[in-house]
Amino acid sequence: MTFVSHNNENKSQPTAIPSGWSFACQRRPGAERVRVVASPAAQALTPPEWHTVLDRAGYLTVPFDAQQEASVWIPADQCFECTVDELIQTGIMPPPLPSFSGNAIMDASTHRHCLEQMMAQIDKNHLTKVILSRILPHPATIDQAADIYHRLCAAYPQACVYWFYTPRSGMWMGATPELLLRGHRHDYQTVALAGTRSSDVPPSHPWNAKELEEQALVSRFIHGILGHHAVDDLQVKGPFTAGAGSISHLKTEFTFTHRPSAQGLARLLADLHPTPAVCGLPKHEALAAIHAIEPHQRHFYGGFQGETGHDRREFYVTIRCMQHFSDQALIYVGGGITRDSVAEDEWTETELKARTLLAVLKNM
Ligand SMILES: C=C(O[C@@H]1C=C(C(=O)O)C=C[C@H]1O)C(=O)O
Repeated sequence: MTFVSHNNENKSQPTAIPSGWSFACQRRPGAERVRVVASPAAQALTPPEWHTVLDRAGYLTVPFDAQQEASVWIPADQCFECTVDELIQTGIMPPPLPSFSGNAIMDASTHRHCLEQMMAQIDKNHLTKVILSRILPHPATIDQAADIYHRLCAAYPQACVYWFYTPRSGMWMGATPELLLRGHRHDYQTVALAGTRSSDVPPSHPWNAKELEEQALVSRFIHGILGHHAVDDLQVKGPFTAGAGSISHLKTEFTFTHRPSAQGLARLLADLHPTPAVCGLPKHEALAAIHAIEPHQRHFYGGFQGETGHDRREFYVTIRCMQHFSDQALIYVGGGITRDSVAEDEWTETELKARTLLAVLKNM
């Protein structure tokens, strides 16, 4: 087995990951190869500790509410890049996972009830937007995991397709269209992604006012944070229609140059996360409403995850994701609620989003 030290980003040949080690696989949008890191010693971190790992080769996964649950960093003790087929040939497999017990599954009437409570909070506490999420179970066994990952990579070439396991987080997998922050040396990029409709609607068809406003809120939030961090050469492109499997979103791209210290970069991530695309506005009030109203814990859904390293950091929002148990996968999906929301439409939106993963699980 080839080991790579923490600070050495040279990649070795694909090799089997020892049983019980933490691991993460990330296939970037449009890429052919998967980056894999693994370690026997994943570390739990609080947000003020993020900066200690951002310059070191590894993989960071942050939960939705990083104040309440630990982030986990996997150092690149073992690190390689390979095709998905080569990854499968390594026999990659998490250790036995617990069986599913609990975390509230939401039906349409509970969803409507939660939505009404969120609309009441929007009126009472002057919230502009809150994201309401739900979970749906689907049978899936652990020995199907590598095959599910393979199919997700094939079905969503333009998504970031990720798969991570740590003893603390359990096992998560997904295909996300949403970049949180990419930094290659001093060149950075982020996006405001919100507003959802079926991709059957032609891209040239105008978006309705509710979706346009929902996305504009996210854009304004990100613009404000980047201004606060005094980034240079900011360029803004959009909003434009961006496809994500069977649905489309509105997207604005922000590119800029930035030379932050690791502490500065950690502060930028902490300010961006969670964006109003997955939490709401104002951030802290929306977070409180989500904790008070949603019957489940989000854990890593709505968080972010990706590559850490000296020259390259690339984090995506953990959406279109599932949490695996021994015999079930729980799919997490949500949508933005504003005072203009209609309960049936919001439910349909979560059904559309769930199709990303169900399309793969149902074909197993
Ligand atoms: C919250 C999710 O997606 C986010 C919410 C969107 C919306 O409200 O329109 C669109 C894209 C994502 O930023 C999800 O997929 O679970």
